[in-house]
Amino acid sequence: MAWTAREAESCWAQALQQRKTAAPRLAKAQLDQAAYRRARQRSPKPWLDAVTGRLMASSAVAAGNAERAGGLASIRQSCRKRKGRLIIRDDPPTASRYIADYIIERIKSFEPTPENPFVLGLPTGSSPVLIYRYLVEKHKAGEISFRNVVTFNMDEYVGIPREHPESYHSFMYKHFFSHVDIDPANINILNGNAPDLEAECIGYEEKIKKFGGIELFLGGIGPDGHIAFNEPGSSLKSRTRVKTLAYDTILANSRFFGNDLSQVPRMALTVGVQTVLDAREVVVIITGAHKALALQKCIEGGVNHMWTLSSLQLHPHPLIVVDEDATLELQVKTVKYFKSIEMVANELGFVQTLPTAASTGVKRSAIVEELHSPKEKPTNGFKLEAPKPNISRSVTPELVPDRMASRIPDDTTWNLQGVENEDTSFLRMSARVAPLSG
Ligand SMILES: O=P(O)(O)OC[C@H]1O[C@](O)(CO)[C@@H](O)[C@@H]1O
Repeated sequence: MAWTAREAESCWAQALQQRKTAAPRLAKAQLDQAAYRRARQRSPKPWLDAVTGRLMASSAVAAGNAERAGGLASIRQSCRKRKGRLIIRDDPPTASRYIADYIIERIKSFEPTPENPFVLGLPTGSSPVLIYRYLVEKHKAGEISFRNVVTFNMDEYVGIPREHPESYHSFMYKHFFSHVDIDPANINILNGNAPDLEAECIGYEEKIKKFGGIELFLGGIGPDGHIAFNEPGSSLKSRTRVKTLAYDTILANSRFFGNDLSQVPRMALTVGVQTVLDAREVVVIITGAHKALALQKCIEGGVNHMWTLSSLQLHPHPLIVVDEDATLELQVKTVKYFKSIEMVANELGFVQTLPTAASTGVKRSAIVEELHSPKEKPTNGFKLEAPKPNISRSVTPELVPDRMASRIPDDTTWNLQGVENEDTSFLRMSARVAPLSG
């Protein structure tokens, strides 16, 4: 996440270049310079150094150089270039709203078409529920369409029917897909009952590549810092595969299965850490004190496969949005620093700037490199299959692609009024873990 002196210098060089070429922007920049000077007086460099050390200092050097060279327009440009952002909001509703607004802005500015859709990676879990609600609300208000959006979900349990209320298929239709105008053909969710699970995973990676990669991957994390189902110890180079769930995750998810550990699937299909890192932008929501340690490890610790979210430090454009509770284990100076970034950006008018194609990488029409996943089947004839689901009722037919809207009556009140006060704690991971007896 930090800028090196070399990067700051190259930023200056770029600003100098921009000065030559961006005369019209310069006029606007000059107007903004007074505001910028005021902001700098309020945030003198020694204070920044004390709080944040090299990162902010080098940003300040870059900013100062850019100011000399070309004015605020150049600074704005530079600040968009590369950054890891931590946005802190008071509570889950405001954190969720921030992300929903951000996703909407990204989709709109992308101007997707059927030929060039916006490719969005999506999570399940309780953390994104409010984000989906806000997206649905905005859709119903006519502010955003998902018609030209293609989605890839992060994961799915192995061995439970898709129609099971706790399958991630059911989750996604219940909370999102049934309420928006997405084309069912554009929805991609791993099939945890595929006859050949490895082939399913390889096919998923290939499909992502066919769509030119994921533009924005939204993610949630487990209390142990896992992203998607990349449990502690997962390879940071991993791709979509079958994963055995950690005991902590089974314990946490047992709440959805009547607190019966034996009912929680023991395996899942999940995108890999590298699949997430390949996305041009990664946005993660983390809320609640029970995830504070994970956030601390991932932000203040080193890159570590025991806290797989920490791999985001290697991503050029991550955005982590948290509530105050999730910051409880962070150092005060870390919290102050990230808040100061937003404050300064706010004052200078480049808060929530969208990344440029140059910073996230340009979408390719299709990525054609061969995957490194083995295509040859093992010669011992072993094939990884989902265990047959143990269901006493008749087998549910295959899902037929439809808008799914008919499955949930439209009178479902997606009115979000009062949702900020709604008690969503029952949905939270912490609430899923039974209290220790005695
Ligand atoms: O948001 P919650 O309910 O804490 O759940 C997070 C879980 O959901 C997941 O996103 C599973 O897809 C995991 O990252 C994590 O296990």
